[in-house]
Amino acid sequence: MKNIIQHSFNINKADRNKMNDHLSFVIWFTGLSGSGKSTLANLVEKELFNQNIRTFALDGDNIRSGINKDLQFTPEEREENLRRVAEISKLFINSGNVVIASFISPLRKDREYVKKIIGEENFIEVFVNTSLQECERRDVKGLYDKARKGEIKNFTGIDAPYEAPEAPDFEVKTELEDLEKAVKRIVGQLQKKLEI
Ligand SMILES: Nc1ncnc2c1ncn2[C@@H]1O[C@H](COP(=O)(O)OS(=O)(=O)O)[C@@H](OP(=O)(O)O)[C@H]1O
Ligand SMILES: Nc1ncnc2c1ncn2[C@@H]1O[C@H](COP(=O)(O)OP(=O)(O)O)[C@@H](O)[C@H]1O
Repeated sequence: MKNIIQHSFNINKADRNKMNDHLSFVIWFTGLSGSGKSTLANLVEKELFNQNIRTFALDGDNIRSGINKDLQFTPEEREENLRRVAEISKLFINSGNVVIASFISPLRKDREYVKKIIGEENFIEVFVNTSLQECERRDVKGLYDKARKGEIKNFTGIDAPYEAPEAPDFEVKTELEDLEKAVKRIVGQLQKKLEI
């Protein structure tokens, strides 16, 4: 960036990780609306928090009612939404936190972009795999009903695409796997990744 010269501060991510006695990275939950991203993210965060891990959760609905309230759901606005979330995640990672991020993030290219901003080594992808049929059946917020009636445009799964990850670090098939089991599996496998 022209005329911007970053200042190098003495205290960095490695210092904070050392002080906290664990590494910091993002656990990125992707999946359809109603797939179970927030539910799973919440339980994973609780488990980590109980292990004295510094965590911070970022969620689509929360971010979109604050810092990103200027953005809607066109492909360009989703990309900008996710770019900002990636930059915010990076700040939290550098502050020593394990970031628990749940965003539909429907396009592979946008998830790749997020990964590039955050750094591949700091990005753990969890695919919350729930069929569209089941998400529509749950329809907790009544959004699928509205989308089917044409009252919401660009709704993921209805008139906007969702591209499933090809090689996620974790995949949770919520219609098949018990929620508690999935949380245990994820948190169990994260232990090595947390070690300094
Ligand atoms: N058109 C459309 N498509 C998808 N979702 C919609 C839409 N309009 C509103 N909502 C609500 O916004 C939440 C998704 O926001 P995200 O920031 O995760 O979306 S994205 O990653 O930028 O695609 C999503 O939350 P979740 O259900 O928790 O996924 C919806 O509640
Ligand atoms: N593993 C699961 N099995 C069954 N129902 C689930 C599961 N995870 C979430 N749900 C239910 O699905 C609905 C949507 O979950 P939510 O976490 O809000 O999804 P998202 O954040 O992806 O929109 C909620 O009613 C929740 O109780």
